[in-house]
Amino acid sequence: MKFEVLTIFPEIIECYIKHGVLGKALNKGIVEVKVYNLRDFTSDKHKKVDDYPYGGGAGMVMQIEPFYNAIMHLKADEKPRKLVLLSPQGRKFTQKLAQKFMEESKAMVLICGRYEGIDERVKAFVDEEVSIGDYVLSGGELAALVIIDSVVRLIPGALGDELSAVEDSFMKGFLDYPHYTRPEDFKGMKVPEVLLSGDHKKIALWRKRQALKNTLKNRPDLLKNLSPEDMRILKELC
Ligand SMILES: COC(=O)c1ccnc(N)c1
Repeated sequence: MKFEVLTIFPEIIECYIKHGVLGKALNKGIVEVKVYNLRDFTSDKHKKVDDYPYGGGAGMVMQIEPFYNAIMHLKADEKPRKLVLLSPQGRKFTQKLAQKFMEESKAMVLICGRYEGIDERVKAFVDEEVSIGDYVLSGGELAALVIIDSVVRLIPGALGDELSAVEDSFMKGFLDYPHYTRPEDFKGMKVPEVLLSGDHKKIALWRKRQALKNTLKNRPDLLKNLSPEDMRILKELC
């Protein structure tokens, strides 16, 4: 899978992708990330990317020209790619959308805005607008990294052979179960006995109960299409 990121701060992306799962996936060749500086697609000597808003108002607006020039440059190879604008006005990014992107897109262009926003006419050249949550950021770069990270983790082979339970549970519609590791007793804070029992059936049931309990407490909105078994467990918790 290939990600092409349009930004005025390439170093934000380049620094993050070197580490952890993403770094390993890059080294394995499972994913490719190319970062383009929008300033390289300007036509003035000051490499200007923004200007004052028509109609007045605070702040600056990013101009369409650098985005247009960068998008046309990428499209010159005529390869299919999904163009995604990161913005607070977009549709909500979820684990399910991460899975859809991983399954459907061989290449994604992640377009990062800054300042007070970008010229509305840029949207004529994108496939969709995506938000990572109900808040405003100083730039789309963090959102681009969230999308790259969560999509890459889903690519077969990216996580080695241990697919994280987190993706699995989110895909099933509830939060993750609690995790513990050594020591067994830290200043009197003990690991739950069941996890030391070696009884895998009991452990699986305990983890499911804890996951449903966490979800009921923090994200009841996720509890929609539970299986009859999960519903039975949930009813016991209420
Ligand atoms: C400038 O971009 C943002 O503020 C942004 C992008 C994606 N999701 C958000 N919630 C905010």
